Amino acid sequence: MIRGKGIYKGFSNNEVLCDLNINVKKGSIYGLVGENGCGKSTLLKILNGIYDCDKGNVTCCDKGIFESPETKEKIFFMNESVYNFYGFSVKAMAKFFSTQYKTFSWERFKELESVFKFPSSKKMNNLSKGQKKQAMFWIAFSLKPDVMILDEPLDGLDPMIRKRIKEMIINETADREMTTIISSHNLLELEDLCDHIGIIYRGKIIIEKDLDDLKVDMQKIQYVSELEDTSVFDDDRFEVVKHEKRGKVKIEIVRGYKEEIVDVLENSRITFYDIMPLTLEEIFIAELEGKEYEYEKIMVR
Ligand SMILES: Nc1ncnc2c1ncn2[C@@H]1O[C@H](COP(=O)(O)OP(=O)(O)OP(=O)(O)O)[C@@H](O)[C@H]1O
Repeated sequence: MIRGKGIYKGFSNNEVLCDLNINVKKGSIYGLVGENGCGKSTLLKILNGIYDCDKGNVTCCDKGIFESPETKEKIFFMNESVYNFYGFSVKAMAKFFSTQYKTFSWERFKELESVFKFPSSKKMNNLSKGQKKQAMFWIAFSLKPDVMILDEPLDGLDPMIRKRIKEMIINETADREMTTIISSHNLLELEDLCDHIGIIYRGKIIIEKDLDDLKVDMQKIQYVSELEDTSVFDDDRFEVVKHEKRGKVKIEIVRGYKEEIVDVLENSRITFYDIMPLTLEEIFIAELEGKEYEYEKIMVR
């Protein structure tokens, strides 16, 4: 659905994105993660056609985005610019967006009054920070876009409305195959919502995978072993990406397939083991710490 190939983007002498590739499938909910300043917002602005890239190719349904107003009309983008609609009431904002998007539905806007519990006559500057974001979601769900691009959208919203908005995204995905790209630092939240994850590091997407596949080749294990300091996975077939010791218990995150790992555990002198679920946060930290380590090794040579 949305494809970016060989994207380069910089500001003055600061090269932010460098030969970045991204592939977002129709009907998926794609979580974009990465450290502060790694270029998530810049990429989202390129995918929405606000920025053109310096080099590379970005398409939505095989049509260029930056140069195509019809393609831009399929995409709704939400970031902190909600604060630009200062003197507008929610209804006036809806009127503005209804002129920009043919798909805008006033019927849907009316239905959503029961979700967003403030009148549409309220002016944006009289709403709280969280309510301003809610007003933008009210508009977003009324205009039924093919693609929603959301830059840290759930921060500052209360738990009830966050849950409701996540349900609405999931329903729109199931009902009409809406595609969503969402950036956030709240990995727990993304884990609940997304089916695909892209990790940006040093200008590139270093990992782009189905969330379940991301967990297939990495395992978290706790075990009690007679070996004092060495890991039972001290073997070329595996990479121990995290090692922690609590008394006699070792907790390790190991890159490798579950069957091979169980085989090692079953055939080692250990008194107990347990394979535990990995969180997205643990995978993210393990992958990025590994990359930092590789990078430092290159830099000190
Ligand atoms: N309009 C701009 N002019 C100059 N530099 C910019 C501009 N926008 C972004 N940058 C720079 O590009 C880099 C990436 O910024 P970006 O906002 O895309 O990162 P981010 O991953 O979204 O960060 P965060 O997680 O902190 O929100 C930063 O070094 C930032 O200073």
